[in-house]
Amino acid sequence: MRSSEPGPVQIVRASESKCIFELDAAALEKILLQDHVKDLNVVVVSVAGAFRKGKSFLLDFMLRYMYNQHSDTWIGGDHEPLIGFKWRGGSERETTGIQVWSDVFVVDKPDGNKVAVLLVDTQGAFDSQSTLKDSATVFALSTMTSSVQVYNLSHNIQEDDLQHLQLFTEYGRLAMEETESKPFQSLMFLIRDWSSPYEYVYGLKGGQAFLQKRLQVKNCQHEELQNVRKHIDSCFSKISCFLLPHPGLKVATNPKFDGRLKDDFKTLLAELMPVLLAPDQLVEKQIGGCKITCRDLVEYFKAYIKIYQGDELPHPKSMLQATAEANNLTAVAGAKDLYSKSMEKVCGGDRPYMAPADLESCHEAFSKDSVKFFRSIKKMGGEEFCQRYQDRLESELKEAYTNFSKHNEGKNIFYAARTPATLFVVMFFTYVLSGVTGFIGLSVIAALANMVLGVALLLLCIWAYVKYSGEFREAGILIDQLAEADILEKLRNKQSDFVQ
Ligand SMILES: Nc1nc2c(ncn2[C@@H]2O[C@H](COP(=O)(O)OP(=O)(O)OP(=O)(O)O)[C@@H](O)[C@H]2O)c(=O)[nH]1
Ligand SMILES: [Mg+2]
Repeated sequence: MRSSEPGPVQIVRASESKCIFELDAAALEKILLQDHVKDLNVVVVSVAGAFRKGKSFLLDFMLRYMYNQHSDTWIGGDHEPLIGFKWRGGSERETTGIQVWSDVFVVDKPDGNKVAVLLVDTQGAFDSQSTLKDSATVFALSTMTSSVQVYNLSHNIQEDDLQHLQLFTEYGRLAMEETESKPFQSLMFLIRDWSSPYEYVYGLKGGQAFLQKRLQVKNCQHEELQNVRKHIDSCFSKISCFLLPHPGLKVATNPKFDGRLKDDFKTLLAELMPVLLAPDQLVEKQIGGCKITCRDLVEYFKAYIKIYQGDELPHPKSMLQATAEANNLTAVAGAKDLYSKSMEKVCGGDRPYMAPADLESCHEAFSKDSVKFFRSIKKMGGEEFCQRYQDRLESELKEAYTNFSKHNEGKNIFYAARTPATLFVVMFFTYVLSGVTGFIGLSVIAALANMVLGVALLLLCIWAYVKYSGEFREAGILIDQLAEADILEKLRNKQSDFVQ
């Protein structure tokens, strides 16, 4: 049985260095491996979204519902303090990392199954102390581990809310194994402070109609808008929406809020809780199509957090940074293309050999043009950011120049004829040597020279065959290397001395 008072337990926290999130496996195990729940299928209800939007506040009503759902007065009296996950007014963030409620609720579903319900609170996205990666990681982790993800929004569903959802769910999907089925389960857009009930009525019905309108994919829509909608649809098996009214100004502005809520807020809360948490509505967490138990969930948490601690996932970037990078990369590609085309014109495959000094001066002129072109393109990101890409362009141009000059050298007929020339020189030298030494009676040296002559002739024949047929290219390369080797070089030098 419970050893202490129930309360929120921090299971994922930002590490000291703030760069990664760490799982408190012991704390999670203590909750999920309790004897009475560890083998039950788990239902995970998690609330995520931007910071300071009343997520923890809402979860505390979920707690009231879970503890007293058989009573009509579960919502509590006007003066009962709202306790549970820590919530407060103010502008600074409150919840960090991921917290779960220490009590796992065991519920009998109408179909006879017993399930364990875990409530999860998350760090709000986009607070001033977290990077986009932090927000994406928390959101992705909570989406991956929950069976019902409540996406807490304020006033409306804006296009950027959808874009962030797309980014965060993609970040989650990347970390999971590819499956044919939709990777996540149920998503509920919960819109707080809905202020147009005359357009769409509060509650689930109005929410569904509103959501249908918002997520509609139309042919006349821009591809970007269509893609966001298709992506969200492809990620979740079920998507719903609930419109919640404003809780009353006292809640939002009085730091000593006494629990007095506007009546319509209470009525709608009383409508929302059963939608999420009534026994017949509970959705068991499934991964890869299989229902998982509390014990399995611990393992999944451990595996998922490891992926986010490693380097294999790309770094989600802010919109400006991603756009600036794309701008600069396109400009680098365009500028490099300009350089390559100009160089092709002077020393491309069908152009004859060119003097290296001329090639170099062409390279210098074209590089200048290319950098000028790069600078002339309008790009985001500022001067310092662009300079990094300019440096990158310059080093890419240097690399391209090295390739062009190698190609140019290959066209030099003397360069191509180096190997046969060397072999001919060796043959000539050994021929003369064998003649002279044979004449003066040094028959051993003459025989040796003859043998070298024979080998050189054989190599020449092999080389010619390789060049002609294109087969046994390794042998050709070996002979080329041999011809360039020092001994032969020296022989060649000696030969020229000898001839002189
Ligand atoms: N306008 C408005 N304010 C609310 C609502 N629900 C709660 N609040 C107030 O919003 C403030 C923040 O509540 P929290 O529950 O701490 O918000 P949170 O989203 O958990 O914040 P972080 O943990 O910092 O991400 C409190 O002053 C609440 O009284 C709501 O539906 N509308
Ligand atoms: Mg909170």
